[in-house]
Amino acid sequence: MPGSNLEPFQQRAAAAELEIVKLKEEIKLLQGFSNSNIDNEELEKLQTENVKLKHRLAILKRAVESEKSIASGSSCQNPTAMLSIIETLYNLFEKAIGNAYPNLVDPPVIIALGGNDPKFGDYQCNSALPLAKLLRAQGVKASPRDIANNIVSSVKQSPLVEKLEVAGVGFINIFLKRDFAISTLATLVTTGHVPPPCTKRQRVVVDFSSPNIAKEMHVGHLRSTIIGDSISRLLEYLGHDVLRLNHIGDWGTQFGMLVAHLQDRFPDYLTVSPPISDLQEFYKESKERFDKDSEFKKRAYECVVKLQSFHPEVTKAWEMICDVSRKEIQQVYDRLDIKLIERGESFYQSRMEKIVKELEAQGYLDEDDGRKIMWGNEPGNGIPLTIVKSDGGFTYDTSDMAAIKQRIEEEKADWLIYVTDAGQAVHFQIIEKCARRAEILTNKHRMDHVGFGVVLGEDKKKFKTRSGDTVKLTELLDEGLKRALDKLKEKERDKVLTEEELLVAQESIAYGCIKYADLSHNRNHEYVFSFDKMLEDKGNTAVYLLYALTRIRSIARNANVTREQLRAAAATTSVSLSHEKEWKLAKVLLKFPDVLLKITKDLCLHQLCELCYEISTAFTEFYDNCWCVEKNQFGEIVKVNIDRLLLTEATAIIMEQIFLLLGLKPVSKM
Ligand SMILES: NC(=[NH2+])NCCC[C@H](N)C(=O)O
Repeated sequence: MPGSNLEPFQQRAAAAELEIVKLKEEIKLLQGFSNSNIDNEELEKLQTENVKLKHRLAILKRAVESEKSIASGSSCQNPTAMLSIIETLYNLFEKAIGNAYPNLVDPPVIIALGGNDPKFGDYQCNSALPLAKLLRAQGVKASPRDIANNIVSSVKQSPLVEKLEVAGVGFINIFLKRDFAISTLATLVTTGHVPPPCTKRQRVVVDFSSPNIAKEMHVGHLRSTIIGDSISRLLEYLGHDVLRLNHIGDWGTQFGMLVAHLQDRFPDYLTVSPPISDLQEFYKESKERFDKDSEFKKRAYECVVKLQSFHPEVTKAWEMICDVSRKEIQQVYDRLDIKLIERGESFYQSRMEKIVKELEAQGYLDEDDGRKIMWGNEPGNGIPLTIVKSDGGFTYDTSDMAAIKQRIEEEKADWLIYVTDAGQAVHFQIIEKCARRAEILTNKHRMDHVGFGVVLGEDKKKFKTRSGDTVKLTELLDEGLKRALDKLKEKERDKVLTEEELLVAQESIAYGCIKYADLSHNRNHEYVFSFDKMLEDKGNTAVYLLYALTRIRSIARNANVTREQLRAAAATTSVSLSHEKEWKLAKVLLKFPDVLLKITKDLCLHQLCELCYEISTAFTEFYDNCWCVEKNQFGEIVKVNIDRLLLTEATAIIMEQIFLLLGLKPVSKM
């Protein structure tokens, strides 16, 4: 509430807080009573009273929270923020149900999108049936239909709601107001962008990509990179403070043998940078020596010890090895426009030493055959973490325990997200359990493992080259570029676009289609990598959607109306929503904030791709039925319907925003 006087709110919040204290005391008193020997009838009465008081307490608490957030300004700062319809309706019906049935504790508030037939409303409230059950349990008989009617008469006026209708056995159909849609869409056109819905700002660490030095970065890491980047983009857009971390595997015993091998192969490595071009080959060579040559093996172990105590020459050799890999990885990030901070496992060396001591002192570590392990549940139940190996070394588990502590305590994270293949789900479950057990994580912290299925080739087998090797990502991107260019040439775009425009379109399509194909699939499933499929220009693909956006943008341009003119027109002309197809499109557009908020809950990005596709389909229906620009038989423009061009522009703005969140680059010509 910018500019308003906060005093009355603060006073109300203070009064409500006092009330809570009083109520708490009353509850305590009642609980005390229940232990003494008062008769059953009395007891029952007091218990019912208690339930009612608890309910009032919950309502008051919520009121205090909302007053507080208004007073501190932490709720919506932005008066033009795009409203979440589901959330707004939820609040509206929560109040109505609370008023209609004040004796029910936490009654169910169920708001859903309406079905395909607009006759049955745009949204629905389906609370009446479960409410009837709850009431029956309390000995109150009421039909769901009566309950629905009762709720309807308690719903306050809202700028969102045109009308409510009770249907069937007790569904409440909710019809949206067009004026609300008109003003929302007008704001988009005037400001030129989509103001994000309001959310509470949090510090979020997103751990993604995280390839391993000396092993090839493979398609699994590409999936993690694409999904992690898009999640970060979405959370940043919503106003969160996001730390994007690349937890690369740059530590561990294998580096001992790599360093030892480097010292042998390139004795002057301290002065001349070693010309390693293929780190995989180099890894193979050193592994072979490690397995065969016991003298070498001994030296490799010595190197590990030196590395972990930061011996300067060994550290230098290690850095050189990491650099080879880093350059290759960076190329992939640059091409895909991925930004993230490298903070590999090595960063946590001293913190691992520290946390091991702490966990041990706090009695969390158990001895097991020379290892030190930590259980997430009670001992013997499930799988434990290996915190220290029998040779005294640390493990992947140790580094993740040190990392989680660093992220919570030093980075002050509220929310931790890890994006890896689904195979690591159990690892992260145990890490979370152990971190909660050790009270590193508390109930105010959220942790999510964002898992994903394996990438398959078109033969439905694990994605590999013909010769069975891992596919090099740079080569994969090169192929994408070539295929995208072929596609553009097939459509004879090379004849229309300038060389520069063609290049921009080529890159946008190539990288866009790789990202979109990944993001548009439910991440929990395995997915088939197929250039043929992702480059199709029909259906839910990046190519189709990028084309759709350029086409939408060209409508106004071809009528000689600029974006600036549209922006100015939005102040005086209303967006046209009178035609059924216009209204249908508008309602799809208005779902944008709800889809975003849903994704912050389940972190499944394919829902955003589905919305984008739904928008483009609804747009096509609108465009086929409603003239934006009218022409005579000579093809000359006779009338420009600005009110419809405004709807066109609002559609383009939202689609563009979705592309940005998915990491796609919209192009003006294709
Ligand atoms: N904190 C983490 N464990 N992040 C994920 C690391 C992924 C690991 N380097 C891998 O390639 O599978």
